[in-house]
Amino acid sequence: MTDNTSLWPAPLASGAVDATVTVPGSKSVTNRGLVLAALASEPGWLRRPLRSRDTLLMAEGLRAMGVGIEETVSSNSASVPDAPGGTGEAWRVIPAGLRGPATVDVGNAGTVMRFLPPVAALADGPVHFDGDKRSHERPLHGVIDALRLLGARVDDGGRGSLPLTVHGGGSLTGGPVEIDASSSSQFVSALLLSGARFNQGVEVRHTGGPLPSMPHIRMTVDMLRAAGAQVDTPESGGEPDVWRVTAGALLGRDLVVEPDLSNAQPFLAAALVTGGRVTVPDWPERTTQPGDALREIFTAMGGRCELDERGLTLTGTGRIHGIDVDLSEVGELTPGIAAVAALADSASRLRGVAHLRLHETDRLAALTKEINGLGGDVTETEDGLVIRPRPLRGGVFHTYEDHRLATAAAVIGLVVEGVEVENVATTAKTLPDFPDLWSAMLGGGGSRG
Ligand SMILES: O=C(O)C1=C[C@@H](OP(=O)(O)O)[C@@H](O)[C@H](O)C1
Ligand SMILES: C=C(OP(=O)(O)O)C(=O)O
Repeated sequence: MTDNTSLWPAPLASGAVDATVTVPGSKSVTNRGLVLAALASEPGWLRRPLRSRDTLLMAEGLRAMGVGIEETVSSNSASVPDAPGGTGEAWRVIPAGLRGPATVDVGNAGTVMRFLPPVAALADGPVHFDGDKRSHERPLHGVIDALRLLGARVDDGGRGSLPLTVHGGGSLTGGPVEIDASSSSQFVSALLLSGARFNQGVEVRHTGGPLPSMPHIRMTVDMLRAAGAQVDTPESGGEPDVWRVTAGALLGRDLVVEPDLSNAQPFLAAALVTGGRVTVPDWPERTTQPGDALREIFTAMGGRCELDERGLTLTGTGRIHGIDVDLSEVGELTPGIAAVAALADSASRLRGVAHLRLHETDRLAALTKEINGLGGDVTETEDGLVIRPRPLRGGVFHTYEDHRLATAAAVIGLVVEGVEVENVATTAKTLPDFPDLWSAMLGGGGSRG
């Protein structure tokens, strides 16, 4: 059991940080890779997968439905080929007839609670889903309603949320469906990821307010295409807000998972707020990850970014500027940007992120309360935050079981003495090694060389 009340004294930087930090694999790529590999018609590999609470829950959920997932540390043996660039962890995924009865623990992973019910609809028996208390409050109606319209039987006790049981019938009719995905892009991704395995494929039409996190939908589409699926999108000449996946077999892939660019954020922010320099190796030249937007955002906030063969290097200039920015496409970056904004030389306005109220915690309320608790001046707006920097003081920063609240607090703690982060272990959701990576960055363990 995690001790939710333990306090981690956030280390104060003794000067400008100068480090190279190797960031583990992307949560979003790993969990899509697992689902697509499980639905493929042949075995596949995931190399350098993220090993964290969210991805282990995804693997366990798929295993519960009969999928084989072997976790190996690669060697030079022929049976476990090396990941490019050296040895590393590799997961072998062996698809199988999906089965029920099964039970899936979703924890508080949006990807697991949304991506797996459509997979379960293909199983040959009931699959029960439940998770952390917070998972009961996160929106799931888009997936539940869509699955019913596509031919599945879902028993959610009329709640429109977890816990629920999908009564898999071995196959799903599929076809066209309309959903309101304004509360989470993951509704769209979830239906598309399994759509190639529905008898009639799937056509998802979003009706409703603006759709958040578009890069994550592009990630879904790119990964489906790489697995051989035919996908029609608004960008490929289709109608706005309509995505179509044609029924067909998916290929087993050999996928190397990119570093998690959203988890790179606190380390890059460390360079920015201490006027130092941090390099993140293996930063992809092209990617659908929203974290790539940090190059632009942190440049506007005063950093200098250079992408070359060493990776992405962010150099702080000693000055941090406020920013007025719409973060609807990259909502998961908001806590880290808010932390930097609280230390800037001018006010910031973060817009387009009302849906963050339904993330791991109500992130807008939590950031407001905790930064203000250190003496800050943050106000919530209808769709975001206004942050007016003020001198901050030490104190306890509560994290509400939200990994990104914990890493945001660590960034503030670099330059504000006496910040204590409650339950830093909650970073295990996507970055279990965070405290060690952070100390290594500061202590020379992550230094250049
Ligand atoms: O599909 C994904 O991998 C994700 C989509 C986004 O969800 P929302 O659209 O619900 O914000 C993002 O915030 C989340 O961290 C990961
Ligand atoms: C919103 C997030 O996660 P989830 O996949 O649980 O939605 C996140 O990681 O910032």
